[in-house]
Amino acid sequence: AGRREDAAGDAQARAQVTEHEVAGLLALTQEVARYAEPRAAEQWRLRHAAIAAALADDARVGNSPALVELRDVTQALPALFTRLEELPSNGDAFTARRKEALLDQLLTNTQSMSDYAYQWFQDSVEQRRAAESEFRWIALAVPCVMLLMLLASAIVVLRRVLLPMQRLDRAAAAIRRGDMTFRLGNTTHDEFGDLSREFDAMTAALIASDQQRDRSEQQLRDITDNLPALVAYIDRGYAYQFANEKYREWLGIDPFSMVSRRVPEVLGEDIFSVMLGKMDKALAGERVQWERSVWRDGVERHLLVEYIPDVAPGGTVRGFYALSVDITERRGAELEIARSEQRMADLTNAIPAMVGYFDMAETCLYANDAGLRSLGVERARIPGISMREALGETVYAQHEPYVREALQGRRARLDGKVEFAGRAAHFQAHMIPDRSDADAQRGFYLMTFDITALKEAEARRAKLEGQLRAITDNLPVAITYLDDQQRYRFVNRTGLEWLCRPADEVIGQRIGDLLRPVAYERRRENIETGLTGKRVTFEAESITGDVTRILHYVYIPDIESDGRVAGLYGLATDVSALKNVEKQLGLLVRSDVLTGVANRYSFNETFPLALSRARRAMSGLALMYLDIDHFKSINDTLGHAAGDEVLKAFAKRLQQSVRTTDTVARLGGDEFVIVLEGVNDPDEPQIVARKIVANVTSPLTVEGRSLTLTTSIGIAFRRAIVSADAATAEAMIGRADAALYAAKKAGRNTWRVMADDVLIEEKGLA
Ligand SMILES: Nc1nc2c(ncn2[C@@H]2O[C@H](COP(=O)(O)OP(=O)(O)OP(=O)(O)O)[C@@H](O)[C@H]2O)c(=O)[nH]1
Repeated sequence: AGRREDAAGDAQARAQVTEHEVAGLLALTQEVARYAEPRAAEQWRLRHAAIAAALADDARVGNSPALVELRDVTQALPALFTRLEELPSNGDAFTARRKEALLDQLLTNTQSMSDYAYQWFQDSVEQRRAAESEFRWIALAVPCVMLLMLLASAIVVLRRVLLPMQRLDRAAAAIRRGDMTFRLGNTTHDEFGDLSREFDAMTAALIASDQQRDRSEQQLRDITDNLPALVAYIDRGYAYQFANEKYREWLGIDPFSMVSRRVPEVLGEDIFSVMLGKMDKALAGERVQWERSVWRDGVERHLLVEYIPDVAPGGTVRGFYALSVDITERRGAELEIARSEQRMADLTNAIPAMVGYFDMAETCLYANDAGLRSLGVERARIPGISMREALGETVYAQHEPYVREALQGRRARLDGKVEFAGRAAHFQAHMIPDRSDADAQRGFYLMTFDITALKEAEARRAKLEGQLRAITDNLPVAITYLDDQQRYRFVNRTGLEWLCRPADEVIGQRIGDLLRPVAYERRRENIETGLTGKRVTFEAESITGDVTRILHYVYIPDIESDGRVAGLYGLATDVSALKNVEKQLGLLVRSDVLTGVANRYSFNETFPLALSRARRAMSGLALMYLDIDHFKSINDTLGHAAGDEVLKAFAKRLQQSVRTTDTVARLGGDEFVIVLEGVNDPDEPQIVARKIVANVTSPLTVEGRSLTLTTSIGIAFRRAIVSADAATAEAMIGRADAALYAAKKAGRNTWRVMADDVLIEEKGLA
């Protein structure tokens, strides 16, 4: 319609132009008719040609009836004009009339052209109006139609698209809610029908997939819940997507409540700030391991945490798996191993030895500080350096046979010597095989002691011991050492001589097995006392063969620094000679020089002892006091020397008159006492007195002269001895003296008894 309207407009414009041109042609025609000028004719022809050319194009000017007429008239006009021009200008009347007629015809025809042009213009105006009207109508109708079409489309869309879309939306919402049972159920055979079926199939697949996922998750849970580890999955937003049951067990956190919650929410900001850097590393695709500790049941537990990135096929990290394994026990064991290794290092470093451990290939796996120092090996080379390399060829050659022993599971000991810093160094190397529990040989320990100092000390000690032994062997003292088991560990030469045995029969033997039982018994108590740590001094008799010795023993306990008695040193000195001298001196001190019987000093010693014995035995006791009658006259007549002889003879007769157990003592001058023990009746001493009196009176020859001696005897008798003190002794002596006085008074050569303060006369023996 638009194009038509444009064409109508265009035609109208052309018609108007043509009308104007035709009007011009009419004016020219009139001018030609009036003036018959060639220039006017020329112009007429030019204008006519232009009009004809303009009308020739149908496409541009159209094909209205007026135009057809106009075109016809226009085409016929040049012939008429030519005929007019062909007529002579100053012809006859016929010609003039013909010319006039032709002019009229030309004018008429030109007028017709003008009319037709006008008509064409009018027609074109009309056509244009009609085209405009059509265009306007169409312009109105098209939106209406389009609106209607839109409306119709909307209805169709509503019916076919929106309602299914709404159902689809509801279905999607249901799925979002987790309701997978919603079905679209659209059976139409169109796109929505296909979509619905696809959708329903998809939800069914989702349900199946969900069930599969639930089964997988359950399986995952079953596995992870039974793992001795915290297992979780954390997404890029630091939110848990999965956590196993151990979170509840170990940390008291419900694993289901953790899902979709962020780490700081679950574990707290503090630990999150620690974890963040590590989580970011895991999210950058790096596998991360770290340790942290948690408190569980009031006990600190160590966890080894590992983040394993979850990398999508495209390479992006979707999240990471977090595994936390309780390594408290392992850590404890590791610590214990580390501690025991440290202890071993401390221990091996503390002992004054080079300690090393070698495997079956003789590769050093461990060496203590002293070992490294002495070999001049850097610690960085352990483990790895071979024994040959560490020791050097010369020293290794010494070790090699022993190493072979150790590698075959036998202990080996090497006492070796090396030149070190220009002097001989002694060492003792112990190779101790290392067996596993399964009894497989794994290697061996090498423990090397620098025994140079020990060797030197040993040499010094041996020298010193030699010197000491030379001294002790030449001492007249038996020197022994008994250990705590009473075994001889050292005996000097004198000791061996007294034992009458060689050293190899003595050393290591128990003293109880070597001595006679009696001799051992005498020493046993002292040895035992010595072994309790007390110094003991005693004397004992020692009989070797036919030699009897009195030995003075000193046992000196050997007390170690911890107070333990390791044994005792015994020093035995032969005091036999001394004892003899002592005995002689004792005899001298206690015996009367002239007569050889006990003297007053001895009597004073022995009498109280006799009293004690009587008291203990609850027996009686008698003390005789004797005096030679008229001894002064013997001295006076025969001289003092003869008097001495008489005293000797008298003493001898007294001793012969009593038992050897009865003590005869000279108190001084011609006064003697005799102590009779075990007498319970006053008659018993009288029997002895009678015998004495009888013996004394036997004839005696002194210096060629025969003498008859008599004696007077005073006897003190006590049936019961109550107290055995000096006063009692004095009292007894006093009573005996009183009884002697009574005997003297009674005429001498007799006796009197003072029995328990009662003086008893001699019983008819005088
Ligand atoms: N030969 C000698 N005479 C001694 C010794 N000690 C003392 N006498 C003497 O012995 C005498 C002792 O005498 P008395 O006992 O007093 O008197 P007695 O003559 O024995 O008279 P009665 O005892 O009364 O019978 C004194 O003359 C002393 O000098 C001695 O060791 N040797």
